[in-house]
Amino acid sequence: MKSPRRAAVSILRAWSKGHAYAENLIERHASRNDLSSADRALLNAIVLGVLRNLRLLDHWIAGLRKGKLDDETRDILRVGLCQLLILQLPDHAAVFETVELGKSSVRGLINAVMRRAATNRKELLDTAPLPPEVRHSHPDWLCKRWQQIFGKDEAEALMAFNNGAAPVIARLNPLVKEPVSLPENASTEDMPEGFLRIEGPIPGELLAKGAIYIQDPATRHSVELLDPKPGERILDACAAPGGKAFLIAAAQGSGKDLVCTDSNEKRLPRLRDNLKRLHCADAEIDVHDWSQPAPEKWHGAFDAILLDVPCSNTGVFRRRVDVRWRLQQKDIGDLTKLQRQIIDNALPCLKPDGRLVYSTCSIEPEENEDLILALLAEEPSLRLEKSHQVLPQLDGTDGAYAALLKKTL
Ligand SMILES: C[S@@+](CC[C@H](N)C(=O)[O-])C[C@H]1O[C@@H](n2cnc3c(N)ncnc32)[C@H](O)[C@@H]1O
Repeated sequence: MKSPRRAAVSILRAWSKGHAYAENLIERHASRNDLSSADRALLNAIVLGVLRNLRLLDHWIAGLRKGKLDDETRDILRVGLCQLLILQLPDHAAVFETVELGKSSVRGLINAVMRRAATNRKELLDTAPLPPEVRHSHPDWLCKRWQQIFGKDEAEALMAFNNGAAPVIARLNPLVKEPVSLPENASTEDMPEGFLRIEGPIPGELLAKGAIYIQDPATRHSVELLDPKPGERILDACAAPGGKAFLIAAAQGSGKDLVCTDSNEKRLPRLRDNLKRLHCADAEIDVHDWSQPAPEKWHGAFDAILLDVPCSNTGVFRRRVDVRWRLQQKDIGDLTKLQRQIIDNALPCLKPDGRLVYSTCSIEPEENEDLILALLAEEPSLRLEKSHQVLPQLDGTDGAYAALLKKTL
């Protein structure tokens, strides 16, 4: 079995070549190799630490070693410097274990860089003179965009927030009627009603019996705006993996009037499993791509529709640490077109007087309020009732946007 440090290098190599998310690569490795919880925690900390601080680590490497580096040696140095300077692990372990990761031809180089870093730790860690996009490791285009939208100080606060550790927060399942005894590592202090903060291991038993679901408080606004009532027929159009679907079912008392769809067939088994575990297996599940017109059977069929659309995820960079490196500026325009198509195809499915909640975990105006304003200008049958924007740098949770629209004609 590979050491967590060697596994971290393999995962970073695989990540740089493919399209898999870092979290999935870590999960796959940890379950295939049956890692101990300590090794798993170290692997997680190293891989996420490297991806959160990629630009800063490369800035340090460039200062410590002149000349070219092959990709694998660069990844080994990223893993080594992350342990030494980000995770602040003891020097001897970080240096020795990192040197061991290299082939014999590069061990001298790795040793020299790691020792230089240990000697110059204080100067390296003084990142104040660096530009914010390097200090907080974000792409130039995103840093510039956020500076224009939020101003320099808020953009910097947002990037710093994105690099902080993400707390584990769970939602209690209101469909579980019997009292749940909370483990000692769960606390409701400073949490919105129904949420728990969990420190350390996630209580597997509560998860398995569907008493809790891991979910950030920012997710609650869209379902609160939708305000599902018992007996209403409701569509959750982009439903997988089911985090909001179970809240709709909880508000209705069961899943029997809920239709959940998703375009990605591969995500449906997880949606099905989650709904079963969360006590709402009676919801209907269908595959449908909402960039295409809705089937006739759904026209005028729903009292309320939730569109929790695919988005840039810029509100959740703290949890999805590698998305910032995958996302391209042009993706925002492409996503906006898809989001609008999804709305246009879902609208005919509302009953007269029906409600539609549009939601994203993006903080980009084009995907949120700009899109809704453009929609309202073209659709006189819709009225904006309420909207809610959550910004990580101001609210201290994941970012999210939700707008409640009412059909009036
Ligand atoms: C933000 S996630 C939904 C999260 C879900 N509502 C929850 O709370 O767990 C967006 C979902 O939209 C799905 N999706 C993407 N494009 C779609 C489309 N054209 N039609 C329907 N679903 C789509 C994705 O597969 C993904 O599962």
